[in-house]
Amino acid sequence: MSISKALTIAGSDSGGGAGIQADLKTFQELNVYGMSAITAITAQNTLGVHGVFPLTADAVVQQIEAIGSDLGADAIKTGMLFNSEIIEAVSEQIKKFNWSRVIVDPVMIAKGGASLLQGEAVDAMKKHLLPLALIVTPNIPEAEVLTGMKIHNLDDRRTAAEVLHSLGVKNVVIKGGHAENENHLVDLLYDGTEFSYFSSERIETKNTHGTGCTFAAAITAEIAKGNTVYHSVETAVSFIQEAIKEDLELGQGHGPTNHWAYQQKKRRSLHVE
Ligand SMILES: Nc1ncnc2c1ncn2[C@@H]1O[C@H](COP(=O)(O)OP(=O)(O)OP(=O)(O)O)[C@@H](O)[C@H]1O
Ligand SMILES: Cc1ncc(CO)c(N)n1
Repeated sequence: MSISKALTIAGSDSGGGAGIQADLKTFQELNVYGMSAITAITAQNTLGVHGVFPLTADAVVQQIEAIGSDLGADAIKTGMLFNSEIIEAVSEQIKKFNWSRVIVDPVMIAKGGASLLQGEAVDAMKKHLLPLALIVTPNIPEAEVLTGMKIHNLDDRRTAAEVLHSLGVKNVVIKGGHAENENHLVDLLYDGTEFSYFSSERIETKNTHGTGCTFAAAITAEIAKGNTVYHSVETAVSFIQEAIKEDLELGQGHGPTNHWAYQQKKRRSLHVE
């Protein structure tokens, strides 16, 4: 049996809702074999990040080499990279293994405000990693940091997407979770020529821990299977919507989403027909 494989290069969330854990659960649910290279360990739960313990760039490189030299990967996702040494080392590995299906989730700040990327690392991300990316998936505050512009409306978001594209990223997805006063959330995709809009109803819940990681991981899984960028984003939007709708009500703070929900819904609809 041949199976598609995806590698996530990201931080560990001990609470299991974001980071490496969210990525591997999402890969599994979308029938993709998941592998990981951990960049940092966080002591984290639904209430916040209580400690951050970055690994050395060498430890990250050795994990990636172990995978690249043996199993290989059909798509790569990056999440929390923490500092410029790790970003540069990861970028070198991507070039070394000639990986072109690279999805960069430019993780910067956790929901409670803890920093997951040092300020000095933003330039390294723009210079070394973004030019290697097939897709970048910033939320609105991340897009503001990467472009240096303020984003107030959809017009600003389109401009920000064009600026990010000019840095060498082939496709830009600016997520709508942080847009205020909107009953509808719009995730915007720009491929360098056309804009596409994925609209969803805003779900009222405090359980949105790891939505960004899960969304980018779902895109990565679909890309690993050889799907188009448009199809992969479309599937990821459905995946995250079901995961938020059927939240698990775990923990005392911002709980995780439900990584089983998308497949459960698919199975239910097959049963009815
Ligand atoms: N309350 C909500 N209702 C419906 N969809 C949501 C909601 N919040 C986020 N989403 C969706 O979840 C995905 C992730 O968006 P968001 O902008 O929240 O990412 P993020 O800020 O990177 O997440 P994280 O908090 O994990 O860092 C997007 O597809 C977005 O539209
Ligand atoms: C390890 C890790 N990566 C990413 C995020 C962003 O949701 C988080 N909270 N923790």
